[in-house]
Amino acid sequence: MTTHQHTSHLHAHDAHGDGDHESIHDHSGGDEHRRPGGHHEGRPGGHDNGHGHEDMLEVEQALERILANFAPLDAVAMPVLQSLGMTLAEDITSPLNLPPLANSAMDGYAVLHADIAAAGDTPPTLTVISAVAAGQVSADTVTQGNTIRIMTGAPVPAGADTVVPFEETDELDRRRNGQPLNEIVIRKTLPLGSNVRPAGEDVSAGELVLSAGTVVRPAEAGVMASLGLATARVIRRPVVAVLSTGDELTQIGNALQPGHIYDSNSSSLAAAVIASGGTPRVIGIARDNLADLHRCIDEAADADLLVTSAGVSKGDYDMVKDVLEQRGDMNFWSVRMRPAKPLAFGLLNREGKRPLPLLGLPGNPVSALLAFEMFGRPAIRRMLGRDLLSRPIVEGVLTGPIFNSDGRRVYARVEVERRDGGWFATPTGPQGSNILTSLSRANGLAICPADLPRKNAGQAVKIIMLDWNEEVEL
Ligand SMILES: Nc1nc2c(c(=O)[nH]1)N[C@H]1C(S)=C(S)[C@@H](COP(=O)(O)OP(=O)(O)OC[C@H]3O[C@@H](n4cnc5c(N)ncnc54)[C@H](O)[C@@H]3O)O[C@H]1N2
Ligand code: MOO
Repeated sequence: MTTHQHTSHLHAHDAHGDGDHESIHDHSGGDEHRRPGGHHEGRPGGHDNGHGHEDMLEVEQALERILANFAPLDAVAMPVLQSLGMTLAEDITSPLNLPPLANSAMDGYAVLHADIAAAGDTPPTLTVISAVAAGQVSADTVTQGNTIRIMTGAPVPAGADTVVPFEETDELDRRRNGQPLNEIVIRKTLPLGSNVRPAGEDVSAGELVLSAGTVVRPAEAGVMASLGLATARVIRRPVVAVLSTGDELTQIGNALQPGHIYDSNSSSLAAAVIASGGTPRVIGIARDNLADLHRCIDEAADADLLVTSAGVSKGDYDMVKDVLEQRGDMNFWSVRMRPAKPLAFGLLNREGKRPLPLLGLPGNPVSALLAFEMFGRPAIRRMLGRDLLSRPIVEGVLTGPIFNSDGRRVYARVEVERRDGGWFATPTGPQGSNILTSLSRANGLAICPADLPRKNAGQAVKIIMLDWNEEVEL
């Protein structure tokens, strides 16, 4: 039983922004020692002055203990396009100048500035000696009285120091009048160097362009491609095995059996893994017997994380708990949150590899997804090499009440809207831990601190933003 990393001192890191009401100090009193195989359960439903909650972990404590087991994963070479959303594992320095050669920002005429300096008073007539298009390098040199017709992006020919756009010449008139373009009148003077993009203007050879830890977005994919890089070394995506447990579950796509419900946790959790940046491996449903549980856990043997749902509370059978405890060091916690109080975390032994972290979520569909949000997503982001592990939190106003019956921090499903310069959070309906549709209507979680029995309409509230609604008026 080595996985209880007892932390006597926690950073004053108010992950969920309600530190004004709650201490994040370890309420377990610092002398918590697991009984081998024992469970850590607070008195269910007890809202008392300490003792009933003495085994309960604060959300921050549970998160800290879990995250202590995760680090950024190893680097892999990825085609640039596939590295989107991944974290660079190494600094990228440029092998070349960008642009490689000075080039023209306009379609026009490459000239010597000295020839056009007085063009405003006496427009000079220059001899057009040749033309250069993007992708070509002119063999000619621009000398006094001469010019080379040049296209946008074409390297500026030797001798030239300025480009005059077509619009500032008589080219259009000549074309209209059927005159040849062997010479051209420059009608306007421009500052020296106008419309010439110097070599290395964007990036010089040897320069640090993207540093390790940068998350690849479309712009970074473009920057890497502009340096000629076809692959990027990025931190690989964690493989997250997803396992549902329960005899009452029917796999989607099959006829629902009497007394059964469909296994929704496999789908919601695998989707949450993808949305968090991981690669899910859906194992399916483990039935409540030892052989099936062992078989399913074996299937997760090469994953970076195993996420299970159900079987972590005080049920009639403790099969899941027994199997997990046989296979490694498991902790069964009660976390002071609603929904998702029961939580398991530990390390399962596996041959020839580091132990497999297991996050055991409660079975109720909202509890499972919410506990994943609070503990699974940060673990995945840590493995992905992300620094920012938590969601943005805004301060808003409640438009309906949130109730807190038993001294746990409540994460209420709300629809967040932006109105009159402020954020407004409206509870999306029944808040039972089985009511998944109210989570589906929510884009945020409004927090009622553990020590408040309710939050009323009109009160200020902290809101975890699950999704930023891009259509809200800012
Ligand atoms: N006597 C007590 N009973 C319960 C307590 C308690 O403290 N004392 N805690 C309650 C809380 S809170 C929760 S949350 C649940 C957690 O239970 P388990 O994690 O052990 O999960 P189950 O009991 O097996 O299932 C709960 C519920 O969720 C449904 N479920 C399970 N898996 C799935 C799935 N893959 N897809 C859809 N739905 C699923 C399952 O049918 C149950 O209805 O325990 C309370 N009980
Ligand atoms: O934690 Mo349970 O999730 O209250 O239903």
